[in-house]
Amino acid sequence: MSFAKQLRQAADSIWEASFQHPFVTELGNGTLDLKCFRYYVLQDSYYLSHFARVQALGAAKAADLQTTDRMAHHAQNTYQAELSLHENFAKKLGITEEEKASFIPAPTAYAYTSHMYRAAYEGHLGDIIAAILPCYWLYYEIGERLKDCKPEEPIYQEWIAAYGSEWFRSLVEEQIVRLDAIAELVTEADRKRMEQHFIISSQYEYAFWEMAYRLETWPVEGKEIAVHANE
Ligand SMILES: Cc1ncc(CN)c(N)n1
Repeated sequence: MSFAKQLRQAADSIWEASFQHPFVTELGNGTLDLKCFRYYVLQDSYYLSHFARVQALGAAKAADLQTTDRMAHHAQNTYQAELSLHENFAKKLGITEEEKASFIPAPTAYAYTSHMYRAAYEGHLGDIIAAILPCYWLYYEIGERLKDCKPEEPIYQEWIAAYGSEWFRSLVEEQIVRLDAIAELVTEADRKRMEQHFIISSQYEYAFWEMAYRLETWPVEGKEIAVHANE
C-alpha cells in the first residue's frame, strides 16, 4: 500500500467523524445556521492565508526548481481561487471590511495554523506535505460525498461544487503523488513524524468544524488582539 494510503487508513476514524459532523451534514442538507457558516468564512480566510504561506515555505524547501514552481503555484491557487471564493461568500453574507479588519482568530484556527508552521519550520518538504495534505484530501472527499446534495442555500451549493470539482481533485492528486515520492527517499523516523503531522492535521480538521459549529471563543474573553482576517 502506498504511504499516502497508509496515512489515509490510519486517520480513517478521524475523517469519519468529520463526515458525520453536524456542520458538514447540515451544510449538505441546507439546515446549517448561516451564523455558523459566516463565522467559518472569517476563520477560514485567516486559516487559508496562513496555509498559503506554508505552501510557499514548501516551495522554498523543495529540492528542485520544478517542485518549487509547483508549490508556489499551489500557494497562488489558494490565494486566487479559494480565498476569492471566500471573498465572494463574505460579500453575499454582508461581512464588512471593518469586521475583517477587527477579526479575532479562534483558539482552534490559531492552533491549527501554528501546527502547520511548526511542521514547516522543523521539517523538510515531506513534513510540510504531510501536514497540509488532509486539508486538500479531506475537503475533496467531503465535496465528493455531498456532490448529490441540493441544499437550498446557494452559498452551500457553491461550497460543495468548489471542493468536489475536477480542479480541486487534480491538486489533491498531485500532492498525494508528491508525498509518496518523498516517502520513498526518507528514513523510517521521518515517515513516523510525517504520519504524526497527518494525524494531528486530521484531528484539527475535525476541531475546525466543531469550532465553527459552536462559535468558539477564547476561555477568558476581552483580552484578544484583533488582526486582519486575511493577514
Ligand atoms: C480548515 C480548512 N481545511 C482545508 C481547507 C481546504 N483547502 C479549508 N478551506 N479549510
